Amino acid sequence: MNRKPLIGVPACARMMGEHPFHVVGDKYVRAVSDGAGGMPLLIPALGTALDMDEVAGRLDGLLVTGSPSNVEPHRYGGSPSEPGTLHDPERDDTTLPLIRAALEMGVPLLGICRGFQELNVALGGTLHQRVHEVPGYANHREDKEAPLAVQYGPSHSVRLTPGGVLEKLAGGEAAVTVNSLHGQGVDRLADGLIVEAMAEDGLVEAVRVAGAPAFALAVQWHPEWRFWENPLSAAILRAFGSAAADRARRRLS
Ligand SMILES: N[C@@H](CCC(=O)NCCCC(=O)O)C(=O)O
Repeated sequence: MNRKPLIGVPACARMMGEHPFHVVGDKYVRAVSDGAGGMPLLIPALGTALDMDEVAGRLDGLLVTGSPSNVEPHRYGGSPSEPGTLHDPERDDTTLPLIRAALEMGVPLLGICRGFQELNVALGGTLHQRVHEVPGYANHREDKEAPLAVQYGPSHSVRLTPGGVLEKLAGGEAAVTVNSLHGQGVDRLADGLIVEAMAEDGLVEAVRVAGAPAFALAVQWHPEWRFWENPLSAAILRAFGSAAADRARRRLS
């Protein structure tokens, strides 16, 4: 039987009324099912209640999504956030160790936006908390008043690292235009991460994990958004799904 690879998608902790929920955006679920050809498995933000080696050991892939919340600054030695900043400690407690466990086991990994930032923090890197306030960097945030199609529409160009994974997936293109919905960004790049794309202002926009035995890529933009309309987005998800399928075949053989 040709089983679909099981791809974990960690949830965000979110209050709905007076009740706590674990939530994942629909576009990420469909990116896994339709873009990567996987079976999405939503992973609750239970943090240390989960044995991350046990969770990672059951996965064929791990997709770490975007989220409006910010990684808590104390996770990377950053200064306290501005009052009113949205955090999600339950998610941080889940994704940061799970990313490390997945990489240790060679589970294919795709990080998107917050997931890109979490990969950097999980491996010891740091973040700019308000990129737009750092001299030399542009404003990478979306206009929250604009329609979603505009928020997730083309925003700025990124240069692809020659010889990198993204350049190959982009058919040899030297640069592509991406969407941009983030106020935070990579400050100190973690050891073991290789830059795969950079914005015109020099902000790191994509990385891969050096020496990873399987697909291990993270991007600051949103390839899950209407991926079927964007050849690079579709190629990223296909490559991730193919790596997950390879692991499934090995794991179940
Ligand atoms: N909060 C972080 C990460 C931003 C992010 O992931 N935005 C997307 C949220 C909505 C979605 O999942 O599409 C930052 O501000 O840098």
